[in-house]
Amino acid sequence: MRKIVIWGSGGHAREVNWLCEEMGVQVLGFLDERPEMKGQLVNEIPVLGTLDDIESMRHEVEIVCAGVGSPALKKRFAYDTIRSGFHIAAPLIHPRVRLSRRNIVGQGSMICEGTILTDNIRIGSHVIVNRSTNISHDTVIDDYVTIAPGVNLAGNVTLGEGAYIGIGSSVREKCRIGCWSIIGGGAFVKDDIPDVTMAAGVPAVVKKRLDKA
Ligand SMILES: CC(=O)SCCNC(=O)CCNC(=O)[C@H](O)C(C)(C)COP(=O)(O)OP(=O)(O)OC[C@H]1O[C@@H](n2cnc3c(N)ncnc32)[C@H](O)[C@@H]1OP(=O)(O)O
Repeated sequence: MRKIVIWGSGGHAREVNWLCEEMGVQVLGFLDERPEMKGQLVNEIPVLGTLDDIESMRHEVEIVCAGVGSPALKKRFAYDTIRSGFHIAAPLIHPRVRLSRRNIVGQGSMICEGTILTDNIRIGSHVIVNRSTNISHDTVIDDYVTIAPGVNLAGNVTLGEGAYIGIGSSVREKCRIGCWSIIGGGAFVKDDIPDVTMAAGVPAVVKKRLDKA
């Protein structure tokens, strides 16, 4: 049986735990860098500490780095996890997801309940596709992207590394969302959005440049 350890112990990590329950996959614990969290129980699952604390499990567990929504934090957890010699989890895909066999989903990514992915879609590593999302043909989603619940992506959309797509937003066909950019909840994106930029509204307009890639 697969044995999973999830980075994070907050709301999204608990939702990942529920996803694992729905899939019949065993979760051994959560990882959390805050010393005060070590030894606590979250939904009856122990917070184990950090990777150093689970050294002895290195060869038996799969680590989910996408137990947090922040793309930057996912990237840091993934680097630490790989550098420490742990295995990244195979994709977690809820049984009530519809996807064609011609789609590719990368390591450490998750696809939550009620999502539909049609044809020839490529999803990178450590991507979160949250509940009830529609992803259309030929879309490309790069590593560390987070898609909040209820997002609609039309055909041939590209989401650059680390993009965050806010709850209930939609992206028109052939648009590209730049790396580490954020789309506000409820937006309709009809033009390309540059890298490291926040855009929001209907139609979405650039609101500000962000500090960090
Ligand atoms: C299971 C879960 O819970 S998953 C989590 C789901 N949650 C989400 O998807 C959250 C989405 N987040 C948002 O929409 C946020 O508003 C963000 C991240 C886009 C912006 O947050 P901040 O950086 O704090 O933006 P800030 O408050 O500085 O706003 C900047 C401007 O954008 C506007 N703005 C911010 N968000 C939106 C939005 N969703 N739609 C329209 N305008 C927006 C603000 O009104 C402001 O406009 P102004 O400059 O004309 O006054």
